[in-house]
Amino acid sequence: MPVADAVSILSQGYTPSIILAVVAVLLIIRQRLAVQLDPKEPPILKPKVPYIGHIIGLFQHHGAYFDKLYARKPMPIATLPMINAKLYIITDPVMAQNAFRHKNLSFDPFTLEFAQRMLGVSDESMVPVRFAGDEKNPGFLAQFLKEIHEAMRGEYLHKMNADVLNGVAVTINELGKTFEPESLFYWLRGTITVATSNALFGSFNPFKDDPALGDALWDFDNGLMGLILNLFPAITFPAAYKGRAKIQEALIKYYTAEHDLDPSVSQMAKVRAALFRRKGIPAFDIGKFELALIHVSTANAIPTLFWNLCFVATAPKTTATIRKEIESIITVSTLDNGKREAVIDITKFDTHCPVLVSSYRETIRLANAQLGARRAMEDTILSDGKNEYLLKAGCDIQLPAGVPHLNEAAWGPTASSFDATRFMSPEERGDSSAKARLEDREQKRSYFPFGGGKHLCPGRNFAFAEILGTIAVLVTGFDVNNRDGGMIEIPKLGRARLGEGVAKPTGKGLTMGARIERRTGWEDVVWKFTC
Ligand code: HEM
Repeated sequence: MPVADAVSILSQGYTPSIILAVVAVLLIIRQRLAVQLDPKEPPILKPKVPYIGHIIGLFQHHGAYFDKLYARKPMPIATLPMINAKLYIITDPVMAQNAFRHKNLSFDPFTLEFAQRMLGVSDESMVPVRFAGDEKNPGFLAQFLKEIHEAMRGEYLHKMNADVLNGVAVTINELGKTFEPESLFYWLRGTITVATSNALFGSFNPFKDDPALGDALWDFDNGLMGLILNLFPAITFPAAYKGRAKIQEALIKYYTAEHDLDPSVSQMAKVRAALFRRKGIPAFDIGKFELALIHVSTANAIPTLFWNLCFVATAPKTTATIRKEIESIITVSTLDNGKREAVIDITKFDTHCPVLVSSYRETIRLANAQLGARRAMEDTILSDGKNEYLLKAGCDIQLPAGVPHLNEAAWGPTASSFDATRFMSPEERGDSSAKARLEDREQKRSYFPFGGGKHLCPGRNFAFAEILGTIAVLVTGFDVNNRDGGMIEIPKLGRARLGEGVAKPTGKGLTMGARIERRTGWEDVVWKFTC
């Protein structure tokens, strides 16, 4: 049928004025939906499907969507239109660091919005938390940040490191000659969840004797985005919802009994609870808030440990080098019961174990794709030293670390593969030429797995000690193989989901078993750490 005939059939019964009205409405909708862009704002990166393409892309591909966008069109900074809103993304390392440090670009709105949805805290308890400060008093979040950063330094950090690693040692020392976990990931997850929660919550740690509570934490983690969306979460994300309730019930009992005042408790847990109390928040809501403490302390560290162990256990040369490095910081003595005690001095990791440390940083480079979030609180000019961009007040900014972490311009043609020695310093590699030092500087700039500015992860030094200490003992004291005794296969390392910083293994990777066997010469050894 000719087009003209089709149009006339379609318009039968309609007057031209109705058709004109429909067209006008469509144009108005289009104009309303079109993102208004100041010429000084970052250039627009259009989605393939108009208006909603970026939203679909993010929900479909999670963190990997930013890799896809960058592969399609590498842009240092861009505006993503989303229906009639816009999101800025920054992948240029210099601009990202400037964004992390900029006083107008804040993380606080996300803390406030997400805390309540994620943790289900009461409106009354959010009132003091929302206090932004005045001439006389600092805001709640500013005070909170200052106190938790101070609580993760010096003697407080040493205590936490010693507590977590001696907790790991308890589990390791109980292993027989051969131990075969059905899932390497779940075994590490259970062991580190208990050791970390002991280090945080001390002698009355509710996770200590209740493995179901550890499982509940990971159910919560698995459905975190669903809880944040908050659309009938009891029905839409029942496992996460129940997991949250179970842990919060245990933590409410803990804070009601004021177990956080016990001397065995970490300074980190103590100062947080003390501040909540000073602001009049009841134990009921402190228990709810502090689910965030155990979650943030385990969610990224445990998958990082898993990937680090997989990378090292599948590289015999790296394993051999790391064993030599660790052996140089172990002191062995004979105990009264005739057993030998091997003490690992973790304060020597940096000076004596360059490959171990480098393998950790390299694991993080590949596995960490955190999507640092900030909101522009005022119209703000951001610069990379050459170009300036306007970020409009109220717009959100995303700083996806995964893009610079895999950028060949910084890391060379092997950017997407694991190189255990990549993070050794030019001096450690025996090449301190100007070129090597320049490359090293460029790489350091392109690496921001722990965020930046005043929100730079306060747990990064604890994670360093916990992960490297666990790797050190497993690699030196044991052979880690698959259940048949052959080399394990590294599971597929994907990109983190929205709400995660580090990807967890999926599918077969989750259920990959292992054989952990005491090494010849180390069979009768009891492990310990000095921190
Ligand atoms: C490999 C492990 C870890 C990674 C990759 C990691 C990463 C991060 C990132 C990306 C942020 C947000 C920073 C920003 O937006 O600028 C963060 C914040 C935070 N992390 Fe970690 N983290 C790890 C381990 C830990 C541990 C073990 C703890 C506690 C013992 C911890 C406690 C925190 C806290 C309390 C915050 C919030 C800080 C704030 O709001 O300013 N993290 N972490």
